[in-house]
Amino acid sequence: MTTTIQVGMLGLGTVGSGVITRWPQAVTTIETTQGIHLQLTKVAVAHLTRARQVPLPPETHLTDSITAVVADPQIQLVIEVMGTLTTAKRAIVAALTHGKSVITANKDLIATAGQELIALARREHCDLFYEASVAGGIPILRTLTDSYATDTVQAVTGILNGTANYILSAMTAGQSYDQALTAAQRAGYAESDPTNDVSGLDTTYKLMILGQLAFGQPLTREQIHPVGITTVTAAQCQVAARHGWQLKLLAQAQRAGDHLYCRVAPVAVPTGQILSQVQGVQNGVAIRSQAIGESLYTGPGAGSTATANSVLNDVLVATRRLQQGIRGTALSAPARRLPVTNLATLPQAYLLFSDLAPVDLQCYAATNQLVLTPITAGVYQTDVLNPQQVRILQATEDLKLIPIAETVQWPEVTAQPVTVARAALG
Ligand SMILES: NC(=O)C1=CN([C@@H]2O[C@H](COP(=O)(O)OP(=O)(O)OC[C@H]3O[C@@H](n4cnc5c(N)ncnc54)[C@H](OP(=O)(O)O)[C@@H]3O)[C@@H](O)[C@H]2O)C=CC1
Ligand SMILES: N[C@@H](CC=O)C(=O)O
Repeated sequence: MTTTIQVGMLGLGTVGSGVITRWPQAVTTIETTQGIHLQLTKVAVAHLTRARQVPLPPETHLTDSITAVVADPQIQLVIEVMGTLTTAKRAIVAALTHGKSVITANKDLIATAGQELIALARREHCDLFYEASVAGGIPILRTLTDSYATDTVQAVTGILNGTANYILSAMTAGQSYDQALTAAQRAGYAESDPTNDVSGLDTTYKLMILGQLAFGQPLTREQIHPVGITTVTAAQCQVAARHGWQLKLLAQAQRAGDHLYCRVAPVAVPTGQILSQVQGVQNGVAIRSQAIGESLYTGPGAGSTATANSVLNDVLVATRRLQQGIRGTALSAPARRLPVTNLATLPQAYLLFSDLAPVDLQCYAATNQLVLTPITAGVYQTDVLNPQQVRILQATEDLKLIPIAETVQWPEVTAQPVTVARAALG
């Protein structure tokens, strides 16, 4: 016998439209494999009269009332793809409190209030899934929680923002920053306000979510202290590319001894390294773990269809669990909180872009005991710099430093390897 489950959705923008486009196929798959018929009965939007890109299924009612969706007793599953912090949190809390399972793509919310919402979901015996919140179309969260369950993750390095990677790739190919950002917005990659995309905050939120699942470790925005791409220029991208580096906005979290090191910043990645080849809206997540060693996951990090696919896969899992009566995944609390240090505090080499006259720079370098290898006019590779030298250089307006990947000098590790329980996706 086919059971019917009613679904409600909040938001019908880039991701919501993708969900609608892919809906018939997902419904057929779920019906065929699970004997469950999904009915999308209500979708809430902010502007009821706005023209929509996709026609809604005939049974779907469009509303501008979030409450009409999250408090509807017939709806068992709510998809939140509207974004925002306060409104979305209120809506998800209401949905969970009304006993509905929730699927969200909202990384800002999961990064900042995820643990609270997950605890609520557990108390209410509901599921809360958020695969689309990190790296758009790449199924990285479930891979981490399921496929690394018996492994120990040592390092996660990622290109996690499609917009920023699109801009850096386009600038390397000759476009201006503004042209590239406009194109990313038109393609639906950027947030409605793209500030977080380019400031590194969106990447930071995604690293916070990955950190929780990979290391069982809460990371804060302050610990990650993001540096964005707003001051990276097309000229810098192009000169770096001509001399063997791609500039990438990298998210890094790495365990060394009993410390966790993290950073979000533009990094010069040598062209031989695989993440340098991740271009445009593609994202890439490189994981190093005890058992598997190095592995890399790439795919579209933003965009309507790819992100909607992650949402719909969560719908499939949540539906199956509704049918089986298993909801409210138990989350294992972090077994241990490692001290967190920003990677920028470790000695490493940098690309130095200088607007100073060469003679002034030479004098400056001699005074501060810096070894600079010229790459081309106004561009140098530094020796490994200590944090004090970096601070001095960063205080000079005419100089820009971009760390070079894989040059970090790690502190000597004397502690025993640490095994940290990881949180399940729930
Ligand atoms: N775009 C992408 O590639 C990705 C986005 N995400 C995340 O998915 C979420 C949605 O993103 P995206 O689709 O791009 O956003 P859009 O800005 O394209 O769409 C937002 C939708 O939410 C609706 N909405 C906004 N406020 C309200 C409200 N108060 N009540 C009811 N509806 C509301 C809007 O209604 P209306 O249309 O009437 O204005 C709109 O349909 C965000 O959390 C984003 O960070 C995650 C991964 C990838
Ligand atoms: N704006 C985000 C969308 C996906 O999370 C991005 O560009 O990556």
